[in-house]
Amino acid sequence: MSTLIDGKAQATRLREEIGRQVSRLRQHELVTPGLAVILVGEDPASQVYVRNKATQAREAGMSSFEYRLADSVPQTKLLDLIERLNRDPEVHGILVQLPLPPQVDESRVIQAIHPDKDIDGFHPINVGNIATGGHGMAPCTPLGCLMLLKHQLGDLSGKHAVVLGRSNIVGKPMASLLLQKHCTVTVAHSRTRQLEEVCCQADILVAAAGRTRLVKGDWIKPGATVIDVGINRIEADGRMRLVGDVDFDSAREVAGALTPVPGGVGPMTIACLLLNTLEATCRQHRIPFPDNIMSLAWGGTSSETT
Ligand SMILES: Nc1nc(=O)c2c([nH]1)NC[C@@H]1CN(c3ccc(C(=O)N[C@@H](CCC(=O)O)C(=O)O)cc3)C=[N+]21
Ligand SMILES: [Mg+2]
Repeated sequence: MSTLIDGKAQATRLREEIGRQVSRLRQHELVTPGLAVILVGEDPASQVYVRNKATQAREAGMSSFEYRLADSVPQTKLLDLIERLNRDPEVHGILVQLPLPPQVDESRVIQAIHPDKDIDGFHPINVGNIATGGHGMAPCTPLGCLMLLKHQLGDLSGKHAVVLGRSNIVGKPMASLLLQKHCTVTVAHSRTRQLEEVCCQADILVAAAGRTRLVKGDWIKPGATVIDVGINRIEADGRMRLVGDVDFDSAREVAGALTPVPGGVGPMTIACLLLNTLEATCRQHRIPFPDNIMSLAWGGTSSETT
C-alpha cells in the first residue's frame, strides 16, 4: 500500500507560517499583503474556489478584495478594473479566475496584469523567467506539486518525471520546474503514443490531463510517486463526488506514494497562492523574502536550486 501524501496538512502548515510572516510584516513594516480576486460569471465551482481563496487569505491576515462581474461583462470593463488594481498600492496580487467567457480574450487579460502582481504566474514575463530558471512567480498548482514532491522525496535530481497534460496552467510550467530540479522530464498528452508504456517509466508521475481516472494501477511503476492534479466532479450513488485523473484504488496498490483527491494538490494550490501574494508584497516593498518560508516551501535551502 502506498503512502498517502497529505496535501491538506502540508497546506495548513504552510498557511500558518505565511500567517506568522504576514503579522510580522504588519507589525514591523506596516504593510498588509492584499489579494484581489476577480470572478466573471456564476459557475458554482468557481464561486466555491474564489470564496475559499478569499477566506484563507483573510485567515492568514491578508486583505482580500473580491470582484464579481457578470458573465456578459465587456472585455474593456475587465481591462479597466485590472488597470485600476495595477495602480492600487493596497493590492499586491491580482488573480482573474479562469476560464473566462468567450467575449473575453484570456491572453489579453493575463497580459494586462502587472507582472509583479501576477501571483498566478501566467504573464509571459513570469512564464519566461520560470522557463529560463530565474526566480519569477511560479504558477500555484505546479508550485504546490513541487513542494509535495520535495517533501516526499527530497532531492529530485536524475529522476524520470512524466507530466501527463500540456496546459499552460499546469503541464508546461510543471515540466519547467521539474527540469529546474534536474529531473529527466517527459511531457505526455492525448496524442502521445503508447501512453501507458511512457507512464510506466516514471519515477514521478504528475497527472494533469483532465480525464477522470485515466491513470490505472498498471500505468504506474511500482514504488513511483504519483501526484494527482485532476479535479473531476462525477455522480456516484446519486451523489456528487470529486475524483482525480488517477484511479485511486488501483493506483494505491502500486505507487510508493500518492496524493488523494480531495485533500492533495487542491489545498496546496491555494496555500501557494498566498505564498506568491506574500512574495509579491515583499518584492513591491523591497523587503527580503523570509528564509524560513523559503525552506518550509521548498524543503531545503534556496542555495540548493542550482
Ligand atoms: N486564475 C486561476 N488560478 C487558479 O489557480 C485557478 C483558476 N484560475 N481556475 C480554476 C482552477 C482550479 N483551482 C483549484 C484550487 C483549489 C482547489 C481545492 O481546494 N480543492 C479541494 C476540494 C475543493 C472542493 O471540494 O471542491 C481539494 O482538492 O481538496 C481546487 C481547484 C484553482 N484554479
Ligand atoms: Mg492534454
